[in-house]
Amino acid sequence: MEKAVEVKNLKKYFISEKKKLFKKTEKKEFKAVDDVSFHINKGEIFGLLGPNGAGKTTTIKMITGLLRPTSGSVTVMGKDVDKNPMEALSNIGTVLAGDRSIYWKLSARENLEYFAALYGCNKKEAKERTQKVLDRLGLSDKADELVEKYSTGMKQKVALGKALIPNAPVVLLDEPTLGLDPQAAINLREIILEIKNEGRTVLLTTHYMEEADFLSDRIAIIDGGKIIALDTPENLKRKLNQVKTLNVEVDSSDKKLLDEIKEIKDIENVVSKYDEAGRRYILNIHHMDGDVVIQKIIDCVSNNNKKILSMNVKEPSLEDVFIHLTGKSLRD
Ligand SMILES: Nc1ncnc2c1ncn2[C@@H]1O[C@H](COP(=O)(O)OP(=O)(O)OP(=O)(O)O)[C@@H](O)[C@H]1O
Repeated sequence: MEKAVEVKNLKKYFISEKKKLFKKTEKKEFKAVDDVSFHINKGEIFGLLGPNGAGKTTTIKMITGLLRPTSGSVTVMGKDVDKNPMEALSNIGTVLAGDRSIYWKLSARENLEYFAALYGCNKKEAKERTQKVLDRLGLSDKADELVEKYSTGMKQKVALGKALIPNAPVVLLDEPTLGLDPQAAINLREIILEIKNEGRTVLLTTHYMEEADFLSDRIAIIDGGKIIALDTPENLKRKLNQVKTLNVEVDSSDKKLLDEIKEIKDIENVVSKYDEAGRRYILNIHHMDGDVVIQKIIDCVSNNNKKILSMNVKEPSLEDVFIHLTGKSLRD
């Protein structure tokens, strides 16, 4: 299969300096991206999934040439981003998370025509491309209204439009649905699938499990600057199948309870989440097969003077894969 993007041993280390009273400045190295390698096949949607601070945006910035890697290489459609930036980057359209480059005092049409001009289109071509993108995004009706009057979802569509204007074979989307209401997020995901159906390649970063699961052909899970798993969503979930996932709802939870559950033989991981609506705690427990384990969990909860409100065995989700691999919940 042909590769649209290839990332090899990519590293980005940031150096921070701390001034110490009467002492020399202390330098500290922070590994934001730490030896990351992956490739994206032509025509696939590749999801880069990870919690806040995992290194997703830093990776995207290195792919788009906005940030120079400490070491490692990136090629886009066979061209090296460092050695051959013009050719490599002409193949990419990008939306960065919280993109501020959309002008709110201009209309969507004016914004997109402006970006088309920046990409070297003449006036006629800029108008044509803009109209095409506006139609595709369902923005044509309000194309001449100022962006400041748009909803968040519509503003995000204009940002996506900016990534589509270059008509590039590779589209990088950094948290494209962040902050959108559920319906607007669904609409945007449909558009992302359409982009794929045109034969384009999409790299998507997200910290929404369902989004990565729904859209991606393959997913890389990144945590602490390292890729800890990379596979199709189905295979990632299949790998978890020998481990059972149990959700136990309890009326209260604390560190002592979690520590004691973790001590039970055959327990792999426990994560506790507070369900505000139901005013209860949900313990997400991964364990190896066996009824004895369940009985021990029940005993442990009751010995801690807490009450079990419900218990159910779950099909593994991508979130379970993440908890299993990292020992923490994605939204921690
Ligand atoms: N210019 C910088 N200087 C120092 N540290 C930085 C810099 N840019 C990013 N970092 C750090 O690198 C780590 C990775 O950041 P990055 O923005 O890539 O994460 P992310 O996975 O995109 O997270 P989020 O979902 O919160 O955007 C973070 O801990 C961040 O604080």
